[in-house]
Amino acid sequence: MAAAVVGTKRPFAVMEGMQPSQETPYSLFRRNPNNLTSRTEEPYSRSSSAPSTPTPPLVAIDLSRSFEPDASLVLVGVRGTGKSTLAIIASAAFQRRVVDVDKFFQETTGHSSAAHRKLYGAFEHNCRQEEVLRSVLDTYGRDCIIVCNAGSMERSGQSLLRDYASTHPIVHVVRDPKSIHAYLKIREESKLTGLLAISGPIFRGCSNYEFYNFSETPSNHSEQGMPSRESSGDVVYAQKATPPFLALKRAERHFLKFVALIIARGKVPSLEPAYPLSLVPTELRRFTCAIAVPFSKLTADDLDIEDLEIGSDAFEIVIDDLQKTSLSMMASSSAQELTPARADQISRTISIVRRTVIIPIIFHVHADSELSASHRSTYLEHLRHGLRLAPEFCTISLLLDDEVILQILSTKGSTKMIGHLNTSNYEAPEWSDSFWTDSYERARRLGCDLVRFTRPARSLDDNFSIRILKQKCRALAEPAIPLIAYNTGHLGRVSICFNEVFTNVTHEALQHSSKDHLSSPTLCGPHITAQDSTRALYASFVFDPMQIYIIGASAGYSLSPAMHNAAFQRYGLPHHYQTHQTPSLNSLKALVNDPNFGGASVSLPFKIEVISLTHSLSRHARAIGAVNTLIPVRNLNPDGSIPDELSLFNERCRAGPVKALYGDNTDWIGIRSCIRRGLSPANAVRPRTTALIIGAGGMGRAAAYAMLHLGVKNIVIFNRTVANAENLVTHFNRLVSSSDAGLLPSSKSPDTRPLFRIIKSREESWPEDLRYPTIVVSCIPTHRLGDSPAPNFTLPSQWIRSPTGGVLVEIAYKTLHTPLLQQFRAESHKGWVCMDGLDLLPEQGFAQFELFTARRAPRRLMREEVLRRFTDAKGVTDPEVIQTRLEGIEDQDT
Ligand SMILES: O=C1C[C@@](O)(C(=O)O)C[C@@H](O)[C@@H]1O
Repeated sequence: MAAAVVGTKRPFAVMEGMQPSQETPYSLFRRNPNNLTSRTEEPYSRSSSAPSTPTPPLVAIDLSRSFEPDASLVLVGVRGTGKSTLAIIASAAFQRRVVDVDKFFQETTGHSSAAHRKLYGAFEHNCRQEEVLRSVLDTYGRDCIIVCNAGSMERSGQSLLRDYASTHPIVHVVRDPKSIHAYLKIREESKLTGLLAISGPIFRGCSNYEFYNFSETPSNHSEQGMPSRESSGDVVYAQKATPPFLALKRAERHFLKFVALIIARGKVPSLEPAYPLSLVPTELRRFTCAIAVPFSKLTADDLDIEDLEIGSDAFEIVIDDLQKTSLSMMASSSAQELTPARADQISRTISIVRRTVIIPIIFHVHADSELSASHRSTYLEHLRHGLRLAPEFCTISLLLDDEVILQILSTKGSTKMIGHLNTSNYEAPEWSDSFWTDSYERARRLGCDLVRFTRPARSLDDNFSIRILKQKCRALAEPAIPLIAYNTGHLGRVSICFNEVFTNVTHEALQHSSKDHLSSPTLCGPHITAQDSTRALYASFVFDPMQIYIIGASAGYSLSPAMHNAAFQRYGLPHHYQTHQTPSLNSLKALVNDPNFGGASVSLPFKIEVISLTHSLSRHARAIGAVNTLIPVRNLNPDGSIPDELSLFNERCRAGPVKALYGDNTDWIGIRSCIRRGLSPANAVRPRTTALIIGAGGMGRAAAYAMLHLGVKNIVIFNRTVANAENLVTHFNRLVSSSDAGLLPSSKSPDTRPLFRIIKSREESWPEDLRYPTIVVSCIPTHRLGDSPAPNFTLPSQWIRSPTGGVLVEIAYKTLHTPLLQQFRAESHKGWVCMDGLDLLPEQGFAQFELFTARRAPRRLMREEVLRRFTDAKGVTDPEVIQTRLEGIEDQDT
């Protein structure tokens, strides 16, 4: 029995001169559940093969990761990694001051660092450096972004920073050597390589986080605003690749996403996610999937990460080559170490995934099922490094002893930890064995946020006995933590389908390795795709097919049916989305009476009228005063009220009588996303940023609400009927001052309250006390409506004088050849970016898809479908334009 258990671990044991264990981890665990392992390792201990350094790095022992929300953020790293740019980006987003230690040094001493060293010698220089660093850290401990170069990193500087890291986030900024080289212009590249090899461990030794600043390739940043097609003098829905001033956009979103993970949530409303599913903890939703992607594949293959993400709720990066790493480390006599190059590679990979996907990342280091001594140290180093990258979730092996687990958990920061036990052998106890409940209880006691158990299935019955374990765990003392439990191997697929949280799935592109797994049932690994899992859940009646509609007076032209149906098909969802064109809302009742009614998109002119048919509204719909999405409610609370959003999500796609209708609004989310996508970092929202809304109907209100969420403080309304503009302003003034709004935290103080202004006529000049608008949203019709002709609307040129341009969002998409779009396209050389209705429709549609299905939307596919289905006035589509537009999408809102 032991031979089967020891498996791949034996060579290590032999190499270390250890006696192969005669016991299984389970028997060891039973005897002494708190002491399976005993040593605590030191990460980043210096490599014997690493180049020597005059100032040896301090060893980073589990630096803290919990801070006051206003604690200053420190960026450290060699020059050329982009720290100053990132600091400016963060400073604009968080309204924090940037303090550059080098500049501070120059201001206080009157010399640059290099000149000072030359004049006064190394010793005096180092003392001065330390003094300056200490003074900066002491003085600017709150609400600042501190930039710190290698100059301040002598040993004393390192220990100052390390102490600081117990109360402040210190981010080591890393970048690919080529970009650093291009920036620093060092003649000999080998000198840079040497510098990076020396400085990497030093910076890692005194920082608690790491950000890999991915260099954006300028290849797709072609000229913006150049119409891609001309047809008899008309511009055909031209949209361009990313303009140069948006080149930093992706870096901006990526960095802010990272910073938002490491500092307290809720501090900066404009950085808060808006999509409905982002607001409920993923691990509390039911029947979620996690695509498991081996690190070795991510680094070796050219994988389409956005495609891998489709259908999954989390992206699991599986460090699958630890054994290989351990072996090579042992061979190079630097065993138990994470080399700087390997650490860089992991940071880079996580960065690539994070900047592409919208779902949370799970960092999983795959250990052999016993976590053998030689393996354990490498395992821990990888785990500690993973936590530096702030993944949303991270697994920790429950084979470690309590002391080590507690130590790691105390440094988890915002990462949710999954206590993990996996086994690839048949000797693992039955699910009914108290081993599993004890392990669950222990993980919970130690502070894990979730637990994950896997074991190979010996028979089909094993799939069903998991229910017993789940029931037992649920009956244990509160608070229960989510349990992920399933069988692996060919026979375990049933339990994989019915596991409720983060079911590991695979993808066609990774299929090769999963087939290997299938042929070797002792190996664990996902065997089904997200689509397989979805199909199985519908085929076994856990979920039901739904009928979903778009309801509107002229809904016939809508591209929503094509967009949603394409997404359903890709996911393996049996739903059907159809058009319901109607002059009145009277026919809605009949649709809702169908037990398979799955919800509806509401189009013009019903977005306000439909409120009277709802029983409850989301806070957004309430604040805006308009509804564009209806959701059926089938289970009411015992007191008759509507359940919370999590419960609503967990009852989606189950047929039955509809007891109530819940109304939401996703238009504001779409508008917010378009503004964010089109706004260059130079135009990032600041206190004096001004926005202009044209129109004062339901969409105008959604635009105003989106702007308030983005932190815009000056909002100007222009509407043909001034009384409607006044109504809008009255509505929002009431909203921002009312204490129960609970939407815009910063608006409570009158000094920072947003200011609404009305411009009554095109002839008026732009108000002198306001900046020119950098955000313009046009919410007026662009085509003939009944007897009203299409308004031939353009903005007076005296209003569009922003020196840095801005973003124009035009909400309609029936025609894209509008005078306003043409006017702004002609201004693109001045920094104006146009977002039209074909950008907006999918953005608001992603949120509707989430509301209808409780799944993240396949964004690229939906965008593609909308672009493919759209035809211009001549009924033509252009694949080249579609491709250019898709490639131009740099920014993903969450
Ligand atoms: O405004 C729009 C666009 C839409 O009407 C369509 O055309 O599909 C669908 C609505 O839900 C959304 O609010």
